[in-house]
Amino acid sequence: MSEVKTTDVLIIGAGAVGENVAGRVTEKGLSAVLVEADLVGGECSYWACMPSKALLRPGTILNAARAVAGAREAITGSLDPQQVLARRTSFTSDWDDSSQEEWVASAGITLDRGWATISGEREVTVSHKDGTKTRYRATHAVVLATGSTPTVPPIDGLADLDYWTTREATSAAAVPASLAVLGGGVAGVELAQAYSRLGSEVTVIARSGILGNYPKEATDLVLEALRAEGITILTDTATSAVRKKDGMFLLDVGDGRTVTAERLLVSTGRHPHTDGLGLEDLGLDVRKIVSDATGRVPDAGGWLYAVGDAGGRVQLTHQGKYEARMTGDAIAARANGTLGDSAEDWSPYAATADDVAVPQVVFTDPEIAMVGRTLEQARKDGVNASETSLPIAVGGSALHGDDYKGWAQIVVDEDRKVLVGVTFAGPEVSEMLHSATIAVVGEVPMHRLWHAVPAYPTVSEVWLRLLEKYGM
Ligand SMILES: Cc1cc2nc3c(=O)[nH]c(=O)nc-3n(C[C@H](O)[C@H](O)[C@H](O)COP(=O)(O)OP(=O)(O)OC[C@H]3O[C@@H](n4cnc5c(N)ncnc54)[C@H](O)[C@@H]3O)c2cc1C
Ligand SMILES: NC(=O)c1ccc[n+]([C@@H]2O[C@H](COP(=O)([O-])OP(=O)(O)OC[C@H]3O[C@@H](n4cnc5c(N)ncnc54)[C@H](O)[C@@H]3O)[C@@H](O)[C@H]2O)c1
Repeated sequence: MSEVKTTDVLIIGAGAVGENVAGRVTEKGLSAVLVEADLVGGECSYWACMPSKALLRPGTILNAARAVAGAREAITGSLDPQQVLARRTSFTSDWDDSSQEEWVASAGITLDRGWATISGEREVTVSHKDGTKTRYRATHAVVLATGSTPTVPPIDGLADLDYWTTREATSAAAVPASLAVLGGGVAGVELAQAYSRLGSEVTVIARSGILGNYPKEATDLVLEALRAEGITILTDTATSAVRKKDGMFLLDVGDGRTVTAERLLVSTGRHPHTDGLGLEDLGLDVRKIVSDATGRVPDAGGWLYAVGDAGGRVQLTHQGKYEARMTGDAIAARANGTLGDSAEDWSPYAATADDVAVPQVVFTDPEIAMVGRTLEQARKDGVNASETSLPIAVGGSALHGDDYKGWAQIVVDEDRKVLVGVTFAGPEVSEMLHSATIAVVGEVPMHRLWHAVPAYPTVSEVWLRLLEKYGM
């Protein structure tokens, strides 16, 4: 390792977020080096969003057909697990990233495959598998887009066992006869339903409730559906120890009970992947990094950025890619002197929606789709908030499925008379979410929203019912 290579921007991590930062700064005329130690495309493409949704979709569509008389009678078989796994595999391109590598090259980005560490101010060293190292100096910015890693609880015996994380669960070659899922967050609940529908006997062990960030009426619909399908869900249940006997996992839970399963999925949250990068040497507390709205890491000299899961703000692909667009543009604007230290809210350089308008979907069947704040979050933020909610029961929902069960809620800032949060729960409600996101981000006044007429007969007519109930 002798010469130091120079680039305008160096991005560590070629997940969806790192790729987008690199693409954005390159489009603005800056040079970019993208460093990746594993697959270009990151977690979402190979071990998270895409394969998990591919595992869920066949069960959802089959259930949707079963919900409609006339179609129901045509269904004489059940899911074919091998075909479902094969379709999942095709969505991951069989864990081959050559097409993503081609995109990186076509965008004019330099890819360096290796493990990056920060070796000084604006300086990054990449260690390659063949033992060689390359040193870079970034003129304008170093961007951490290193993602997140699973947070594994300190449960007696767990660390020594061959449990699944979401990586193994999304890439499995076979469906286990039984699966215990530790953690009732969105990853655990989605994968619990996917595997249950593929034939596993599934037990979810949740320390408190399930899907704790969503309104209870919405999570109750999901809980009811999962239990009706035969998934055992133990809520308010602590796990004290785990061991293996005769190839089976034995989990000591709650009141002296033991849960037995062929596989154990630990999905108890994730934390930013910021340790082991040399950040400690810059005096940064790696577990506490939260970037600002432009993606810049506070108190780090102005050249260090962290975005996506690594940025400590939101752990969702679409939001990380949004941050990437803002950060890429902010870096380019700072490089040409048109942006100073801070950026105005809602400007092209500030990821303001991270704070007030994050859309998120739980892709179970039924789904939960939520944007912005719940009533509790809004009130905690000091908003004079009201809520209006009702079951989804309109012509469109009745047509969508016999016995359609859904729930919807709007949260309104009563001082400004604008929406600050919307939640839908029910079969395939995710496709309605963007209408709510636009209303929240656009701060559309309630009196104007009254003129947004939902087409008949669609499930969207629930908007009309909500506004009527609100008092319009
Ligand atoms: C099971 C599951 C399902 C999910 N489903 C959804 C969903 O449906 N929708 C959604 O919006 N979000 C979903 N998410 C969240 C989503 O996967 C993440 O928010 C997203 O992948 C974050 O992207 P990222 O680019 O920040 O990080 P990553 O995709 O993790 O990319 C980081 C990259 O950095 C590389 N890297 C790290 N350190 C170094 C280093 N020192 N040197 C070189 N390379 C390095 C890694 O190898 C990796 O490729 C899901 C998550 C899980 C676990
Ligand atoms: N559809 C989607 O967009 C989607 C799907 C999956 C994951 N994700 C993202 O990935 C991230 C990780 O997902 P996740 O579900 O692992 O995290 P999470 O933080 O959403 O949920 C983790 C859950 O595990 C519980 N838990 C923690 N320790 C436990 C213990 N010892 N025993 C039992 N339960 C315990 C927590 O109380 C929490 O309910 C999330 O931030 C999420 O946004 C998104």
